[in-house]
Formats: sequence, structure tokens, C-alpha cells
Amino acid sequence: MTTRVRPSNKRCAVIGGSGFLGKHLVEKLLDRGYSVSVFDIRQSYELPGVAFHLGDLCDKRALLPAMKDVSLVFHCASPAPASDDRGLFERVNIQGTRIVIQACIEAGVQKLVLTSSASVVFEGTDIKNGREDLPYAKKPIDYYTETKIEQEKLVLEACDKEKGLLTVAIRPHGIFGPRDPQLVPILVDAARRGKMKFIIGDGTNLVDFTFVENVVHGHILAAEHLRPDSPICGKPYHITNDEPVKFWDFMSDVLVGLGYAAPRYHLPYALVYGLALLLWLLALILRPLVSFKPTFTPMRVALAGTHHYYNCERAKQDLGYKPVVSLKDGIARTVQSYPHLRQGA
Ligand SMILES: NC(=O)C1=CN([C@@H]2O[C@H](COP(=O)(O)OP(=O)(O)OC[C@H]3O[C@@H](n4cnc5c(N)ncnc54)[C@H](O)[C@@H]3O)[C@@H](O)[C@H]2O)C=CC1
Ligand SMILES: CC(C)=CCC[C@@H](C)[C@H]1CC[C@H]2C3=C(CC[C@]12C)[C@@]1(C)CCC(=O)C[C@@H]1CC3
Repeated sequence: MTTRVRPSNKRCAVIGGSGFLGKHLVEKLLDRGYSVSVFDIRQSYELPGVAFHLGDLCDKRALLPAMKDVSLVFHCASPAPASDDRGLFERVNIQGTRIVIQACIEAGVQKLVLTSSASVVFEGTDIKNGREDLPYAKKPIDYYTETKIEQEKLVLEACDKEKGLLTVAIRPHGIFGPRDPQLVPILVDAARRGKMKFIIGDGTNLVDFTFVENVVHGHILAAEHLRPDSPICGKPYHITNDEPVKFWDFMSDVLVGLGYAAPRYHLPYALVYGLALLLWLLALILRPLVSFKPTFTPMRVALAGTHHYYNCERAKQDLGYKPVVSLKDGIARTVQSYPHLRQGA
């Protein structure tokens, strides 16, 4: 017997719905019969069944109309990690998330699903098969991570059955797939500038990369399992491909798939990390005079040279999660979707 969902439960809002993950989420929600309001500072597409509301999530008056008659809100907006702008991260990820929560309560929203990040526990040292009970990073490597931690705490603490708002946080790791503006474009840009010849460290470090459709699947499962009697209320969930891979094998598969050479020469991790730290400091000191963005940031070097993969048993148990697209198929579909980034294109 199939359970019928009341129509009101099928109205949802996606904050950050113009972004990479947001648009994939919107497309799947439409497929599943939801009607969707998107709230974002920009409109990146048009789709039947989607109502766009443009505005900054720090502005409650702009947010409220997007939440009218909506029972479920997905919050997947954030400034890009590469922006390295402390004030912006604090304003959007912390103050803005407080406003999102207030708006949900005022609008009578029943469920809030946050896109957090597995990096909230990452401090630049190895994490092998990390579970959700690892402590938050005490010394987060960058402002993005620092504010994602505060954001997740705010959303999970807001879970209040009496007030009628239930919350849950999804912690994806290394999202990739068609239309990703970060991973593949950054990689190809580095390859075109001759910077992808080197492997940082010994090249054996295992990492999670998660195909975007698996991340979407985890979000929708979480939303549909979020009920007052459910064990998932107020908890974080790792969502990964459940196939940790050598970081440099993944990079090589993407690069070779697009016609570029795989990195070959090894550089010592400590040396590259030290250099990245120096460059970051230099960029900070010189910021009033010149603006430059180093390709090697301490966070990127740490991500490229350490183990960081996570256990998603909790999501399997509580949400019935299982990846829907394998890593191999995910890489093939991603490579195929970037014909304009191929070598020689
Ligand atoms: N891409 C990845 O590998 C990972 C991403 N995440 C999280 O997933 C979420 C989505 O990330 P992506 O889709 O990759 O990023 P994205 O940059 O493609 O999408 C973010 C969206 O948020 C919107 N936005 C930013 N500031 C806003 C504001 N003040 N008001 C309204 N909208 C605003 C942007 O316009 C954009 O459309 C983020 O919360 C990110 O922290 C977590 C783990 C890994
Ligand atoms: C697993 C995970 C969290 C991946 C998502 C982040 C990626 C967008 C970056 C993480 C490490 C980055 C990195 C590079 C590109 C972007 C990342 C994959 C380089 C390969 C860019 C060129 C270099 O000079 C080396 C960088 C190493 C780290």
C-alpha cells in the first residue's frame, strides 16, 4: 500500500535554489510532485512549477513571501568557500541562518533541512571513517568551515517539537556532478595553467567525493523522515558515495577523462602546506594594495593531502539511505557534461 502525502506537504522552498546543489534538488523535487519556491540572490534558470523569489536571506521581509503556505524548507545557500571573506560568511551563514529560522517559525514552516558539510569536523588532520559524533573542529582551517559549524549548531538547536519546527542537517562531502562551478572548473583551470603536474604527499590518501544526485537523495529522504516521533530530529547525517577513493586517483580520472595528463610528480605535504600558509598570509597583508587569490590555499592543500572520509551508517539506518549513483558512473556523467572544458576545446 502506498501512503498518500497531503498536498500541503508537497509545497516546499529551496533557499539557494539557483546554485549547483540547489538546482539539482529543485529538479528532483519537481519530479517527485512537489511544487517549489526558490529563494536566492540570483535567478539562474526558469522551470515550470518553480516560483522564484529574489532577495538576500538576511532580509526576513524578503524571505517570508517565499515561505507562504510552505511546510518544508531546504536551506542550501552559502557564499562560495573560495570567497575567503570573513564578514560575508558571518553575515550569511550565521546571522542569515538565524533569520531563516525566525522566518520559518513566523511562517509556520514545519520542517527545515540544512545543507551543512562534513568539513565541520575537519581540522586539517586525517579523518578515517569519521562518524557524526566526532567533535566540531576546534581550530577550523577557514572562515567557511568556522561559519558552517555555527550554522549547523543554530539549525539543530532550533529543533523544537513544542514550537512545531523540526530540523535536521545533511553533511555532504566533496559534491561533484554536472554544472558544478567549483571542482571541475578549478581543476581544469589549474591543468591549463600547468599546475596539475604535482601530487601533494604520497598520493594514497582516501577521500569521499559524492555525486550530486546522491546528495539530493539524502536531502529528500531526510525531509520525508522528519516527523515529531522520528529519531532524526535535531541530528546531523553524513551523506557520501560510501566509496572512499584516493584523492589523486579521482583527480586523475577527471583530468584524463577530459583529455589532460594526470599529475605525476610528488611534493612533500609539509612543504606545500607551509607555502600555502605563507601565500595566504601575504594575500591578507597585501589585500588593501593588491588583490590576488592563490590556487593553493591551506584548506585546499589539507583536503588534497590528508585522509577525510566519513561513515554514513547513521543515514543508512535512520533514513534508509543508499547511494543511487556509483562513483564510476558519477565520474563518467560528470566528464561527459563538460565538453567545453575538454583539452583543445
Ligand atoms: N559543493 C560542495 O562540495 C559542498 C557544498 N556544501 C554546502 O552545500 C550548499 C550548496 O553548495 P553549492 O551548491 O556547491 O554552492 P553554490 O554556490 O552553487 O550555491 C549556493 C547558492 O546560494 C546562493 N546564496 C548565497 N548567498 C545568498 C544570500 N545571502 N541570500 C540568498 N541566496 C544566497 C547563491 O546565489 C547560490 O545560488 C552550501 O551550503 C555548501 O556549504 C557542503 C559540502 C560540500
Ligand atoms: C573532497 C572535497 C571536500 C572536495 C571539494 C573541494 C574541491 C573543490 C577542492 C578541494 C581541494 C582542491 C584542490 C585543487 C582544486 C579544487 C579542490 C579539488 C587543486 C587540485 C587545484 C590545483 C592545485 O594547485 C592543487 C589543488 C589541490 C587541492
